[in-house]
Order: sequence, then C-alpha cells, then structure tokens
Amino acid sequence: MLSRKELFKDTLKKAAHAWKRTVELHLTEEEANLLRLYIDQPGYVDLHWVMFVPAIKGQGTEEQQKKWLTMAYKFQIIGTYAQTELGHGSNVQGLETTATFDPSTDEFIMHSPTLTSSKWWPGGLGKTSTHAVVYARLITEGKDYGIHGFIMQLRSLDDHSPLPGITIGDIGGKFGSGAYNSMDNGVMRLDHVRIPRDQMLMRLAQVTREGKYVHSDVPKQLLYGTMVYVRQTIVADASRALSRAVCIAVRYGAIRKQFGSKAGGPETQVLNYKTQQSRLFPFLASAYAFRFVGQWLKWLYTDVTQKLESKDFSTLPEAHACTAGLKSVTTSATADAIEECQKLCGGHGYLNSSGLPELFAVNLPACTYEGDNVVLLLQVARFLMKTVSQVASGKQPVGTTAYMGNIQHLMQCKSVVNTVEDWLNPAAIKEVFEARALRMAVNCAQNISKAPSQEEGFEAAVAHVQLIIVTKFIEKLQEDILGHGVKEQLQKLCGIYALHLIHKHLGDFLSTGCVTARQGSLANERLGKLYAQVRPNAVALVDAFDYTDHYLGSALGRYDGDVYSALYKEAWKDPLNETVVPDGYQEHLRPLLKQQLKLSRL
Ligand SMILES: CCCCCCCCCCCC(=O)SCCNC(=O)CCNC(=O)[C@H](O)C(C)(C)COP(=O)(O)OP(=O)(O)OC[C@H]1O[C@@H](n2cnc3c(N)ncnc32)[C@H](O)[C@@H]1OP(=O)(O)O
Ligand SMILES: Cc1cc2nc3c(=O)[nH]c(=O)nc-3n(C[C@H](O)[C@H](O)[C@H](O)COP(=O)(O)OP(=O)(O)OC[C@H]3O[C@@H](n4cnc5c(N)ncnc54)[C@H](O)[C@@H]3O)c2cc1C
Repeated sequence: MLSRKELFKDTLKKAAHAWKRTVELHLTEEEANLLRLYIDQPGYVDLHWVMFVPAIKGQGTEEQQKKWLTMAYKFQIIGTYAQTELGHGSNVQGLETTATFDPSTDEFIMHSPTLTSSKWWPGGLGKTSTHAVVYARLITEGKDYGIHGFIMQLRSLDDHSPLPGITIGDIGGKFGSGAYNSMDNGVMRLDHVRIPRDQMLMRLAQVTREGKYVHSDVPKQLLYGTMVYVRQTIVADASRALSRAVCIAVRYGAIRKQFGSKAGGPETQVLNYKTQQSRLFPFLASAYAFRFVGQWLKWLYTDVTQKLESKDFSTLPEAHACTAGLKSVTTSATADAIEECQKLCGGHGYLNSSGLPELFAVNLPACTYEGDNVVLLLQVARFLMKTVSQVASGKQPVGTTAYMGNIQHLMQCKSVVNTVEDWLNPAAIKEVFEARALRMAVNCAQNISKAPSQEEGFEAAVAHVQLIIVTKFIEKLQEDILGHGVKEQLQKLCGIYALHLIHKHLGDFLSTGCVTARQGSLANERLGKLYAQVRPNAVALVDAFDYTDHYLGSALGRYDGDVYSALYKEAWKDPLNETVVPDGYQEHLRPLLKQQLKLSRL
C-alpha cells in the first residue's frame, strides 16, 4: 500500500505523462478527459481541464482567452479553480477573500482577511498548480461588488516555489485509500498579493483604469457557468461509476452460488434470489437511465451555450435547474448504489481487490463537490416555485416544465392502470410521474404562501428531476435502437426504473392521489415479473457496458468469471504476505506466547 507521498508522486508521473501525450497528440479537451478516464487518475488534469480552462473560456475576454488558454493548452501553466474557502463553500456570495483595486498602481490586491477566508479544497492547489482562477470580493472605490474571478499565478515557473505573500499547502488525507488521496486538494492564504488589473476575468464585468466598475449586459449568474458545465459532466460520470459497480455485482452474482442444492446438485446462483434481484436490478436500470439522461443533458448544455453566444439567456434558468437537479439526484443514487453493491457481493465486496471500496471512495464526494446535493435541489425548488407562479399568471411553461401547463388535467386525473399489464404502458407511467411532480410543486407553493421558507420544496424537486429521467428514458425508446431484442430489454429496464421509484416513493404517489393503494400493489407485482424477465439477460446487459477488466479493476467482475483464483492471487500480492512471519512477532507476540506457555507449565 503506497504512502500518500508515494501515491501522489506516482499520480504526478502519470498525470505529467497524460499531459505530455495531450500536447504531442494535440488532443481536444474531450479526448484529454477520455485519456484521464482510461489512466483512471482523478488527479490534476481534472481541475486544469475541467474547471480552470472552462472558467477562462466562460468569463474571460477574447484577449484574455487568447493569452491564457494558449499557455494552458500547452501545459506551460497548470491551473485550478479556487472558489471554496474554509468558512464558505455552498454560499458563494459569502466568500471573504478580497480583491481591492489600487488605482495608483493599476493592480488588484488579493487578500485573505480572516482564517475562514483561506481558500480550502481546490484540487491541485496543494502542490501542483502554478496558477488558479481565484474567486474574491471585488472592491473598488470603496464599494464591494461581490464575487468575481481573477487569474493569479501561485508558484514560480522556475522552481515551483510559492510566490511572495502566498502560503500554500495540502489539506491532508481524505476518505478512502486511493484516488482522491492522490489529489492535492489545497489550502491557500493570501497576504496582500498584487496582480495586474487585466488579470480580472472581464467578460461579465470590468474595472476601468480609473477604478470604475462596469457590469456588462449579461446575467451575473454567468459567473457560475463553470459549475454548471461540470455538473452536466458529473451526470455522465455518475452513470459510468454506477454501471461499473453494477457490472461487478451482476457478474459476481452469476458466479457466486450459496445454498439451494438438491440431492447434492449445484448450489443456487445468488443472482437467482428475488431479494438479490430486487436490490440489484433497479441499479442496473438506473445505470442505463442515467446514461440516457446524461446524453440529453449534454445536448441541453450545448444548446444553452450556443444560445448564450447570441445573447439569448432565455434557457439559462432551465439549464441551471436541470444540471443542478440531475447532478444531485444521480450522484446521490450512485453513491448509495455502489455501497449497496458492496453488500450485494457479501464479504468479498469489502476487499479492495473487488474494486468497490475505491469506486465508492472516489464517487461519494460527488454528492458534495460541485455543489452540495441538498443545496442544489433547493435551487431546483426555487425554479419550480417560480414556474408555478408563472403558470398561475397564465404563462405557458416550456422545456422540462412544459407538463405544468397541463395543470387542469394533471391536478385531478386518476391513473388509468387497472391491471398489472397496464404498468407496461409508458404513457400511463409518464402521466403518473407528471401528476406527482406537479401536485407536489403546487402543494409546496401553497405551503410557502402560508409560511415562506427557503427550505420548502426539496421533495418536489426530487419528483421533478425523477420525472425528467423517466421521460428521457421513454423518449430514448422511441428512437430506432439497433440490435435484435435490445429495445425489448431496454423497455423492461425502463419499466424497472420507473416502477422501483413508485415503490420507493409510494407515499408521494398515494398522498397526492396519483395512484391508489391497489395500483401501487399492481406496480410491485409488475416489478417482480420484470426482475424475472431481465434475469436471463442480466449478464449480457452489463457486458454491454464493454468495460475492460483493467478499467473495471475488480477480481469479482472479471469478464472470464474466474473470481476465486483472482481473489486468491490478489491476496498474496499484499505487502503483509512478503514475510511468512509478520513484522512485530519477535517484539510483541513471541514474549507473550512464551510467557503464557511458561505459566501454563507451572
Ligand atoms: C470529467 C468530469 C470530472 C468531474 C470531477 C470534478 C472534480 C471535483 C471538482 C469539484 C470542484 C468544486 O467543487 S468547485 C466549487 C463548487 N461549488 C459550488 O457548486 C457552490 C454551490 N453554490 C452555488 O452555486 C450558489 O451559491 C447558489 C446557486 C447555491 C446560490 O447562489 P446565489 O448567488 O446566492 O443565488 P441565489 O440567491 O440562490 O439565486 C439568485 C438567482 O440566480 C439563479 N442562479 C443561481 N445559480 C445559477 C446558475 N448556476 N446559473 C443560472 N442561474 C443561477 C437562481 O436560480 C436565482 O434565480 P431567480 O430565482 O432569482 O430567478
Ligand atoms: C473531493 C472534493 C473536491 C473539491 N474540489 C474543489 C475545487 O476544486 N474547487 C473548489 O472551489 N471547491 C472544491 N470543493 C469544495 C466543494 O465545492 C464544497 O465542499 C461544496 O460546494 C459544499 O460546500 P460546503 O463544504 O460549504 O458545504 P456546506 O454548505 O457547509 O454543507 C454542510 C451541510 O449544510 C447543509 N446546507 C448548507 N446550506 C443549506 C441551506 N441553505 N439549506 C439547507 N441545508 C443547507 C448542506 O446540505 C450540508 O448538509 C471540493 C470538495 C470535495 C469534497
């Protein structure tokens, strides 16, 4: 087991190799990220590509982009995204770092006025990055204009030492043993560090040579654009991580046999047990659901970005709500699912050689980074409340809230389900999800009108986001899908995804009158039948993810199923087995045993 320093150095070597190949092969950002995935290092290249470069692209002028991106693409500088502080992460407007304009020298003075204003968490800040986009309160002519982005050099490009006035280091080890511990999330304090005025990212706002603050005609929320971009990529990440865990658990469930042998025959595959299927197959369905909604979200984000180019900001709120909501729902579900997949693999699921502990450790923080999942869902709730009031004033909602325009019908419709088979009807499923989401949003709006609260609407936000995921799965099935029998299998998975949510949130569906108790039990019955129908193709459905054994990194999830010899082989690789008699025996164990033996002979 590598020490953290060895792990960091090993990752730095791999990352530097990846960067070198990126430049030599002239890789695009997309290709560089794929390279990162396949060297499976969540380290340094993330923040440089994933946030430092997009922040400059989104908030820098053409001139600033030309200057800084040229260096960033060639890895002449390595950047990070320094927003979060010791005292504030979720509340960006609460950040305390200051950037005070000094007209006498045409510079900004960057300063950490309090301990809690120390920058804290930025990936790569601790030991690697030479530059950062630093978010700070812009102060000019004695007035605080709130949070803006500034490019700062942190370390010398000659010997990598921190520049004067900058105290910088790593924040220490984190949850889990592997990947995120290879990343140097850092702490930084600034002591009146001066930077030229032109290092303020000036696409959204400017400060003139005289110190006048000028806000351009774009929504100030574009300052948050980099986070929106990463949130949409995280949905695709979640679907990948979930499908890896499910691939391991399904393949292992097909190999593992426990109990059930008749007259000395073979024991039963644990994947045949209904309890195993009811725990695992919703995750299999979710892996496909998140992949499809992630593809749609990427389209939405691209579409919004193109509209922004032509100063059309109309879909910015929708983009914020969708990226925030889908990042929140998919990462929470994925973290829970990976943990459950460990349990679905019994004892062997807790071995590092299963690949599951590391997968969990790397993906758990996604519930927090890029926005705490609760805080993001409250943003969705705010968006829904605004939409409900617009509908009440006669405005026709569009996009993912278009269903709210059908308020007359959805507020009083009864589900058409009368038989188990009816739950196979996508239209019936979609209507039930629309009715639940709308009724919960309206109930919430009514509660807020009685007692205003910033925290109402969390459940309504979840209902709205789950409706989006179900809708995109149903829409995907309306496309041409190649491969004999593939569409039929995906239809079953779509049914499992939707019906397991009805099962899980039956209280919502009953309390809003969207389904009756009988319809709820018909849904459960349908779910059990779907599990049995998916079982014969479960292994094929995870093989379809097409992960190599290297990428999966799991003795349990091997394509050839040769699990036990893989586990056995892996065990002997552990450093503890380098000696037959363990270190410490002579000092600690032997004296005790000898003494006890002597006593026993007295
Ligand atoms: C390959 C992958 C590897 C992936 C691997 C990645 C590696 C790990 C990287 C982790 C990097 C980080 O964590 S970087 C740091 C991430 N940090 C965060 O995500 C911070 C989360 N907090 C925030 O985003 C903000 O503080 C909010 C949105 C919660 C609140 O902001 P606020 O300014 O106070 O705004 P608020 O009053 O709530 O709302 C005012 C109005 O602005 C709107 N609004 C708010 N945000 C936005 C927005 N982003 N876009 C549009 N509109 C917005 C609201 O809807 C509202 O509209 P109206 O209702 O007035 O119409
Ligand atoms: C692995 C990792 C990498 C990171 N990388 C970076 C990086 O590169 N750059 C960067 O700038 N940051 C980074 N971060 C920081 C990250 O963005 C923040 O931790 C995240 O935004 C959450 O903010 P917080 O820590 O302030 O949580 P808090 O907001 O303090 O959350 C604590 C609790 O308070 C609750 N809460 C907060 N506000 C409300 C509210 N209004 N209503 C109800 N409940 C509320 C939350 O739900 C949560 O349960 C990283 C974090 C991690 C874990």
